[in-house]
Amino acid sequence: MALDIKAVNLSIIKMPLKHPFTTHLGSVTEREGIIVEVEDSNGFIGYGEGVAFSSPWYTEETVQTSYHMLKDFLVPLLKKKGISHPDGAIALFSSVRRNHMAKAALETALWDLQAKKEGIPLSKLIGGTMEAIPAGVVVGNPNLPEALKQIEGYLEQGFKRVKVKISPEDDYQYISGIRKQFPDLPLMADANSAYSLKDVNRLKALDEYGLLMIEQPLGFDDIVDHAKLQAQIETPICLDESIVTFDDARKAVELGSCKVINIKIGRVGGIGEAKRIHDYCVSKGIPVWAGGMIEFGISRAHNIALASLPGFTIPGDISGSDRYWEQDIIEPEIKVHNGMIKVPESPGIGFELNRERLKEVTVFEDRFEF
Ligand SMILES: O=C(O)CCC(=O)c1ccccc1C(=O)O
Ligand SMILES: [Mg+2]
Repeated sequence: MALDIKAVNLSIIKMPLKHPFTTHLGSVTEREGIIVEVEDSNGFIGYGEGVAFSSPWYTEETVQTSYHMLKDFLVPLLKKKGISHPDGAIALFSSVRRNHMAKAALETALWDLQAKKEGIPLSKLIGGTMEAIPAGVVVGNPNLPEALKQIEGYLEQGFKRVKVKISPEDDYQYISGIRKQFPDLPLMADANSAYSLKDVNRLKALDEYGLLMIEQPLGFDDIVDHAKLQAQIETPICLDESIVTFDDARKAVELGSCKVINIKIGRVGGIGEAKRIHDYCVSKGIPVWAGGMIEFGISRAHNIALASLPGFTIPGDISGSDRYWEQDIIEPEIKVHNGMIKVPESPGIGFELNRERLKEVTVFEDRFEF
């Protein structure tokens, strides 16, 4: 039976982060996002979240370009053609090139709606098998003494893995400082494309720190140089920015550009594509983990459902609501217990919008009746 959609609601929200999140590309101090609500004729509401940033520093999309795509192309396509199941969203949106975060915002809402309609958790609908997932945290603080204190706090909370941001200006000193205090910590480093092949000796020298992996050391759209680099370093390379489609993942694995892939639902255009990449990686013995986008609770909830799939064998960038927010827009908030996050058992994503909080942080709202 087709999804009988009656309306789509889009809210642009804005919230300050508790603490700035810094990479070599700049600092995020305030987060905007788009909350999507898709309502059907039975009164079920599927929730999605657009995870593009206010400016195009991580990918080419922004909150405004995502909103434009949703309002002027994606929502009208859904209204005109309808959809029988969310796994048809990739085909429905195929006349729109890229704009993956905009597509994912709507597609994830359709998955939540479908799960609610079937009365099952989203994790079960997409093939999840885990009851709880391990939590990982990212430290975005270039000040070493402060970062050490933060890491200590996170370890007390039971986080299973810590990721830090590095660049050629700040790598050995930072990593060795962390290793001195935490010799056995499961630690990884994300470079967000700060290096080039000229830095191969620098990157080789990082091998001695026993990092779980190095994430996206080279160009944000490269898979060729990464293959050359992986052949010369011991530390496994994990790709983030350069994997935006299933075919990117296949080609990167075929070329030997990485040994691990970070899957972000927004970056790859939705849960359907994320699942395809997961299934392929499982078949090739490539571990995957769920990436983070400094997101609000809706996207975090979708990540939890995705990370319950069996190929997510490495703790991802999934922390609790309180990692970035004084108060999240969902209830209950997402909590980490002994380093684990419970996968909800109630229908859909298993979290409700906190309407009062949503209203407080909404800066713009629009509704499309079908
Ligand atoms: O959501 C988080 O906890 C942070 C994850 C993170 O590192 C990140 C946050 C925003 C944009 C890009 C990245 C990244 O993984 O490169
Ligand atoms: Mg990354």
